[in-house]
Amino acid sequence: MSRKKAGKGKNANSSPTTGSPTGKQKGKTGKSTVGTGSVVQANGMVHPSRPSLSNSSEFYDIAFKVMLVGDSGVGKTCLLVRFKDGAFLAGSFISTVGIDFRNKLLNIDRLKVKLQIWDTAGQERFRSVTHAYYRDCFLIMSLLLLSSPPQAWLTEIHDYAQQDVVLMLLGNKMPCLSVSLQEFGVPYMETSAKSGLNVELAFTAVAKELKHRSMKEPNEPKFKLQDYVNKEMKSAGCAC
Ligand SMILES: Nc1nc2c(ncn2[C@@H]2O[C@H](COP(=O)(O)OP(=O)(O)OP(=O)(O)O)[C@@H](O)[C@H]2O)c(=O)[nH]1
Ligand SMILES: [Mg+2]
Repeated sequence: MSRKKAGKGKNANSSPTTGSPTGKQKGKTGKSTVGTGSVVQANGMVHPSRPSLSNSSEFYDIAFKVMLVGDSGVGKTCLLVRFKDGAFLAGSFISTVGIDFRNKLLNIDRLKVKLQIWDTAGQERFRSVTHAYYRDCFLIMSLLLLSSPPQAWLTEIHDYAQQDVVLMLLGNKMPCLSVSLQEFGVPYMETSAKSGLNVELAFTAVAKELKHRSMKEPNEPKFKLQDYVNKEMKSAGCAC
């Protein structure tokens, strides 16, 4: 399989059509081209079109766009920084302005999977910017504090995202409250950007789901995101 080099994230406060950080341009086919000629399909999956130049970890086999949404202050930026850099952003809270992204490569079933993770601003005044990015995303991780129920975000995702978008609810900052998340009928888990609890697992699980969706062999059983997460948490001895 050909491999493409992963780029770096940078701030992007404009809508995808007015210049996304990936340098995307609309083509006649309804697909979009990214950077050095990769093709973005309507479902947000990126297929590299350039042959591998090296075995460097910067090269990937397949890429997906993932979006973090949720109220301001729930920990979206901290979760992404924890996943990308292994650090916790302690100190004063700096609210995200507009939208930003980071790339991260994961090894999934011997494939290099690039996640392009979009960190959105939770503040209401940036909502129209965020809406413009929903349709292009393959997976949405909605972060919650359980003091604010997720219905509003589920409605928003229903209104703006593709019908078959993968959705996962993350209860950040408040581990061990899975019972409350269970009732919404979508995969869920608890994370902590502060301690790092389940952060790697959350992103690995969604990368596996996306990889299975796009490359499933005919006789291969369907990947069950929630079952995988539960099993991994159990074997890691997670108290929840
Ligand atoms: N205790 C604890 N605090 C956290 C955790 N994650 C984030 N925080 C704190 O919560 C505050 C908000 O975190 P951010 O990641 O900036 O929140 P955000 O969701 O990106 O907010 P917006 O950019 O405004 O949408 C910061 O003060 C963080 O230090 C966590 O897992 N545990
Ligand atoms: Mg933020």
